[in-house]
Amino acid sequence: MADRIIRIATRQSPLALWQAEHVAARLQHAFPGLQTELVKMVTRGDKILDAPLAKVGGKGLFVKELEQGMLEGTADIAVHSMKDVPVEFPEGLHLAVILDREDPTDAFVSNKYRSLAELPADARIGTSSLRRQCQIKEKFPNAEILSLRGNVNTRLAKLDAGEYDAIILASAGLKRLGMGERITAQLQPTESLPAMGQGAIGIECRVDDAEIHEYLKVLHDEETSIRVGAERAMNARLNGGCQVPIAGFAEIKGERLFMRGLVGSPDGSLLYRAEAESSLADFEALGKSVAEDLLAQGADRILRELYQ
Ligand SMILES: NCc1[nH]cc(CCC(=O)O)c1CC(=O)O
Repeated sequence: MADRIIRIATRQSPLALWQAEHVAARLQHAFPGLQTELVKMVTRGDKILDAPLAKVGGKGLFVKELEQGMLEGTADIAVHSMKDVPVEFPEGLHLAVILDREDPTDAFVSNKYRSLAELPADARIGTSSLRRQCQIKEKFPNAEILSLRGNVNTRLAKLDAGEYDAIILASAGLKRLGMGERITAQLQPTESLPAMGQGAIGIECRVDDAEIHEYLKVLHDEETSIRVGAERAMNARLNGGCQVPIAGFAEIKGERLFMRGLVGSPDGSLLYRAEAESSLADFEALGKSVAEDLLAQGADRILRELYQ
């Protein structure tokens, strides 16, 4: 088994490369002698930087080209941020493992204010995520939401140039890139409920590649798989992608799984929230029930409007 070379498809942002190299290092640690090779690719999501993600549309914006590589045989596995992975896969590919989760919170980053609570009512806030936008706008209806695309360094540079009073981005990305000290405040799930899969890395591969599955098994993290499994089940029921204001976050406490979900209108005027708990084994049903609750409250109206 140790003679194989595993070709790892990855995007080229510093965070994507960190994640791919992390996977390579962990595989090599578990299987000394195993060779790995990064196959660097550019996705549509990387190319379209001038439009807010919400307007670009389409699912799998950051994964399609990587999937094509695996289907064509130029790569064996693809390393993804679970947040960017659609609930459905192309024929012949699937999610093999989910790794342990980094900090799942959203980070409040500012050079002027120490916390969300200190922000003035008309603050200029950088984010291109409708999920973050609707939660900020609920608390700060007069805040100005400004587009914030690009990799983590680009986003911080724009903040440092004075374009925003504060920006919101994933804590996990900052921590992985060694910039955890830039996090001014970690937003609690009650302040900014994270996206499905935020902070977790997943690996996709060809369904029929039995040997690869043997290698990947060592990376599996049971708790993260359960949590992200519940979150993805919620998104699947809501038909959600990265361009809709949906949040889903599950936590394990003892033998129980607690889940919170949210669907909001982009302007923050209407937010539906739901929460429920279950045994760990029932994670899929839990995610689905939180979605059903949100739909029963009226979330389907928001979603239908956005998909038009
Ligand atoms: N949608 C882009 C994306 N996909 C994953 C991360 C961060 C890392 C993670 O959540 O694992 C980000 C950037 C962000 O949300 O600020």
